[in-house]
Amino acid sequence: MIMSLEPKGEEQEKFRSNFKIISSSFASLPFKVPGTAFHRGIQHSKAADGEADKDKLTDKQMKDNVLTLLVAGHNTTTAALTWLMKFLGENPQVLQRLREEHMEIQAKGKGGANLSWSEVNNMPYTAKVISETLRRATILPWFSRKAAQDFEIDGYKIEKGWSVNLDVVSIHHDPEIFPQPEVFYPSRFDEPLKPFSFLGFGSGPRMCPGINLAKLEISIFIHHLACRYKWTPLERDDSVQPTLVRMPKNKYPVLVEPL
Ligand code: HEM
Repeated sequence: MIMSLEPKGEEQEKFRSNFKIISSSFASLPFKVPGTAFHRGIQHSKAADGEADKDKLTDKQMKDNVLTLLVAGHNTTTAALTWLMKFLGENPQVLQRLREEHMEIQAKGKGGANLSWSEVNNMPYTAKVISETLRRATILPWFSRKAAQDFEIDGYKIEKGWSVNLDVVSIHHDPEIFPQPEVFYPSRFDEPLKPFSFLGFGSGPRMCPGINLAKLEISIFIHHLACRYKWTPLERDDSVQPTLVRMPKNKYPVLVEPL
């Protein structure tokens, strides 16, 4: 996408280099201290600003919008695909069932390389695999809301205006809602869940606006992965990178081969 942006040349190079820095700051701890990746990200997002114009979206607004979408959509989707390959690699029965769904789509298809819109929207097991990946990995481990009024919860008093951080990893691993929470089991999404217990894309008016794009990208990736490739992990390491966007610490290197 960045490759095709106009204008070409120096301005595009500047944009691309700012994007790289801002995107890596998104996965860093939010310490606004000079020398940190987070601080560099803020400086470079200021550098990506343009001139104001009353009648239309300004360059600054356009760049802000594009950057927001790219930054918020880039590392999150990358992390989701990485976790997906790890969980599928560790759960061969799930991979087998997923592969059957996709082989069937391929067999019924018209032989073209591209999936149709109705095919992408008719992948019931894939949809559950995506949800289970996002539950188990919990790509964004926390996000916050501002209290609109004073309230009390479990004996704790919260005042209007306070920032309340949700510990989504704990919600996604609550054994009362998700029995055997460490197990990767997509069929747990067969039944409707208790409201607000699955927050892979958040919830409410600030829910992730990229949800449908992300699901589409991941479904297409799964289709080609399941129909054409097998892979073997090159390292065993279950640790998680302690950044805002959770990734396997070793980025899960694999050897990929044709099926
Ligand atoms: C698997 C991929 C993705 C995951 C797991 C993910 C997850 C999330 C979560 C949990 C939030 C916070 C929602 C809340 O506060 O309730 C969020 C916000 C957001 N996401 Fe995503 N996201 C993904 C992909 C994308 C994509 C592809 C885009 C755009 C192209 C995007 C754009 C945004 C934006 C702009 C926000 C901020 C919304 C706001 O504060 O109003 N995300 N995302």
